Amino acid sequence: MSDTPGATARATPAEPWPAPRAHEPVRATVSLPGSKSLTNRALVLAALADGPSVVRRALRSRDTSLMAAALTGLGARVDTSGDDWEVVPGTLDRDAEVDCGLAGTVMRFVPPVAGLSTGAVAFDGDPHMRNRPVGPVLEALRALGVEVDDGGRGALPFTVRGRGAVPGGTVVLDASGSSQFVSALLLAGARYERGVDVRHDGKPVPSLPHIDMTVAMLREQGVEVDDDDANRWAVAPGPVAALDRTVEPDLSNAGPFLALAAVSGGTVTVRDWPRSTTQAGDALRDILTAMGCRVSLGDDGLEVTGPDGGAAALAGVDLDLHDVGELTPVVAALCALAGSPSRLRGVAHIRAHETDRLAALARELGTLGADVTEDPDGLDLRPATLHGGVFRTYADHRMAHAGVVVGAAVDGVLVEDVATTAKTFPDFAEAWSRLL
Ligand SMILES: O=C(O)C1=C[C@@H](OP(=O)(O)O)[C@@H](O)[C@H](O)C1
Ligand SMILES: C=C(OP(=O)(O)O)C(=O)O
Repeated sequence: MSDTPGATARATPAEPWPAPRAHEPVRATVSLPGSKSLTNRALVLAALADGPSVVRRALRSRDTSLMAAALTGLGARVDTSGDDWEVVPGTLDRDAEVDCGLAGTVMRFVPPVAGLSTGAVAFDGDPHMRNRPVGPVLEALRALGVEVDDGGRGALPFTVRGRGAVPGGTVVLDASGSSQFVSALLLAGARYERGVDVRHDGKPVPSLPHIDMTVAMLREQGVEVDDDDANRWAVAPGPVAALDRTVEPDLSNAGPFLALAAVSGGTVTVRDWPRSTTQAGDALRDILTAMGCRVSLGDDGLEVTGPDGGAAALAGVDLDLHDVGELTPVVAALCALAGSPSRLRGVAHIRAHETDRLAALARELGTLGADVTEDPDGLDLRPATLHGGVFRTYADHRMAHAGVVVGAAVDGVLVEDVATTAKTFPDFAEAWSRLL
């Protein structure tokens, strides 16, 4: 599956990248690319909508290119040539191959759309993607009336054989592994004959703000969603109105840039930070405040000023990151540099993200001299003097973010495969270097 646009972004990794060091307090204002989560939801909804849509300031990255390619393969027309992507829904009537790359949103959100097709849609992805969980979505689709052939694996590769319509109805699943299981069914559910009524049964669902994002975006397109009860989301059958939406900057990807202010004792402003948002990254405001930064949201954007004295003047934190697990790598990097101990909790599920993030963070921060212990559901970090060395990234964009944050504060950090950041941020290394 190397003929999709996204696949070309995963060339052979180059030499480890010498992460630029912040010798002075960094003072900068940055404009960041759009949100992956908002872009990929908008593309799915647009492909299911009742007319042509435009997704303005769409994120152009590996994950979103893969989503555009997947929906095109199914029969939609997605024009990604400009900054504003145009989507024309089409008849979903052809056999297709979907490359999920390492994008959870493609592997989980596209199969429920494929269920509406009359074609056989075959899914596969990067080698590690075969380890990431998707079984509960496939089981749920079967319960809702869709044929899925996964060879009993509950994982990639699998084929969805739709019949052009999905009966839908009530389904019970365990979404403790990923909120994306729920979002996936809700996004396509309005187009099912009886809609979809999703009930979660299991340990708490992580990343709930991402389900709130799904619900909010469905409602904006006129879809009726009942989320009054905990662990239950019901989508009524009906049309999805065409979209004209501008994508907010990716607030989770703002993490390393704001962290640069924190570790250098400087000031970084991220332009166009929304006053109100469903993005999980908005939690960075509280997290950085708790670590001793000054944070203010104004007309120019979000301004963060790190404490005088830089990284060692940061306060350690005791945080439950269950709702915002994708922030863990950058927060862990800050905690490794902080002047007092930290405990990060509630994120066992991020072991199934792009890599086992808890193991990877413990190993790589530890290699650079951090005093870190891996817990079943988090990390314990105590103050230590870090040193240079190679920080491995395991094809995980957010591991690269953690590596460059440490590298800004410590001499001689080399980040392996910094190009992996292309998953959600085009030209990250260039944008980062411009500030240092
Ligand atoms: O729906 C989404 O856009 C996402 C949901 C979350 O996944 P999990 O619930 O698997 O943590 C998040 O971590 C991921 O980066 C994006
Ligand atoms: C978990 C993440 O991605 P995905 O959408 O592939 O699950 C992430 O971006 O941190």
